[in-house]
Amino acid sequence: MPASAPTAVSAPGKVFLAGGYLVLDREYTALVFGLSARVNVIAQEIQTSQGVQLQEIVVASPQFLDSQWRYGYHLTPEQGGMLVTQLHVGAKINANPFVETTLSYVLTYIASVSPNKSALSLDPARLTVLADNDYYSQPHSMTGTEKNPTRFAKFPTPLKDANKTGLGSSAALVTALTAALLSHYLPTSVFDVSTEEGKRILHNLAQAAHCAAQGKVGSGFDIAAAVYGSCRYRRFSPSILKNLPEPGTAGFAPAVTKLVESAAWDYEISKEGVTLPPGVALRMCDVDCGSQTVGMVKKVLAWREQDVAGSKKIWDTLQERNVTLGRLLAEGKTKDIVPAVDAIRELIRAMGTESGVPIEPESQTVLLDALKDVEGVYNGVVPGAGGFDAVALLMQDDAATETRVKEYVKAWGKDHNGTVRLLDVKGEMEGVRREGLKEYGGWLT
Ligand SMILES: Nc1ncnc2c1ncn2[C@@H]1O[C@H](COP(=O)(O)OP(=O)(O)OP(=O)(O)O)[C@@H](O)[C@H]1O
Ligand SMILES: C[C@@](O)(CCOP(=O)(O)O)CC(=O)O
Repeated sequence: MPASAPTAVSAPGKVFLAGGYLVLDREYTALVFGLSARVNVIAQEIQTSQGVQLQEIVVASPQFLDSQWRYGYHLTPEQGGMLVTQLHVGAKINANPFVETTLSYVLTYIASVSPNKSALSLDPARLTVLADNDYYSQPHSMTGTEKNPTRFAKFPTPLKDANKTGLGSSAALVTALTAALLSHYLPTSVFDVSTEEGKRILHNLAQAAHCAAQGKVGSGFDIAAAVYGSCRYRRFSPSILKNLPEPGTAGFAPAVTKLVESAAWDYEISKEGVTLPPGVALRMCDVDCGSQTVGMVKKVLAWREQDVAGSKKIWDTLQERNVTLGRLLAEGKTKDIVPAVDAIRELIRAMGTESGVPIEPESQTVLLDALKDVEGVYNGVVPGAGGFDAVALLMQDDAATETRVKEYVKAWGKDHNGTVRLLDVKGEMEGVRREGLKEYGGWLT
């Protein structure tokens, strides 16, 4: 039988423009942007010689050294779903919990909903992961592809040693891998990523797998951005993920299938009015000028519990200011960006001072304020949980501004014993999507 055509899907990374921490509570929303940096996953059949039976799924990240993971899989008794076990490659075994957990969840779901029950022994497949370079901050060599010679770099390290820039690689990976598997194994009548129904299935399954793999339930904004792209996001109630059996244990298969279809998912995604004014770009800088603080989310939540009234006042006012910024951007009011973002940053710093957490640390305040004076830059924020490792900028979308910012941050890094680098990524509206294969020339085996 000839091999069916490979299936490629990509999902974007994320950046919070407004609403970090607040979004952990369903009372508040966040303004999240998808990014032009995408994780691509290409699914292909593995052709076996006649008479050879293989039950193997290979996931490979060929941009990195030694970054290939091989899994066997089989259906377990008592409806425990598809149990995935990693196979040794040589002497080493190098785990990738995000890949492994996603395979358990998604293969289990596929086995449950597949109209073709003989597919219960799923054919072997190879999944190739190609991530845009900005997800990682190592120096790299550009091997390139036919169509785009500077797209996927070769990094000189295994993935586990790669330095992440914090663009949400795990969420984009889990989303793209989930979508590629669903598209590869299921007919479009059951799963079609280009439809609203397909995105709902994908979101619910990817959200569950991502939470399980990271061992905690966050707000889920990163999976929301990977599926839907830029949006206003209200989180789901965490209780929906309670009491899910472990993969391979009794009842996992019906529980996952029921979870995907459940009417209890109460997240809200709105793309309406989420946009940037024409000529304005959302850009990111990777900052490497200090140490990362751990446990920030825990500390902020502890302060919230301890100062209920004071924290509520800050959160409510911040929510209003975040909504105002979203509205001003949608209305194209570029002149108002500077004061609107300043008003948000003021309260983020208040939150930091009150909770004792450097959400916008002093060094980032100085950097952001200095960048505001660079011609073409409106303002910027410390995105997400915050700290010392990144800033997001609203700036004019032209080459001259880009050059000025690049030069400015380079000099800034030198003066502050570190490195600050303007990444190539930009805020982008679109979420997950099917891709043609041209981009991947030279990477697929
Ligand atoms: N190219 C890739 N191929 C396979 N797995 C990947 C790839 N990139 C990331 N991953 C998976 O995602 C994990 C990194 O996820 P993690 O949540 O720590 O970072 P992140 O999502 O990039 O950053 P942040 O959550 O700060 O935005 C890796 O350990 C690996 O399991
Ligand atoms: C603090 C929080 O709101 C954002 C964390 O963002 P990031 O992973 O630091 O980009 C937590 C969450 O939303 O899960």
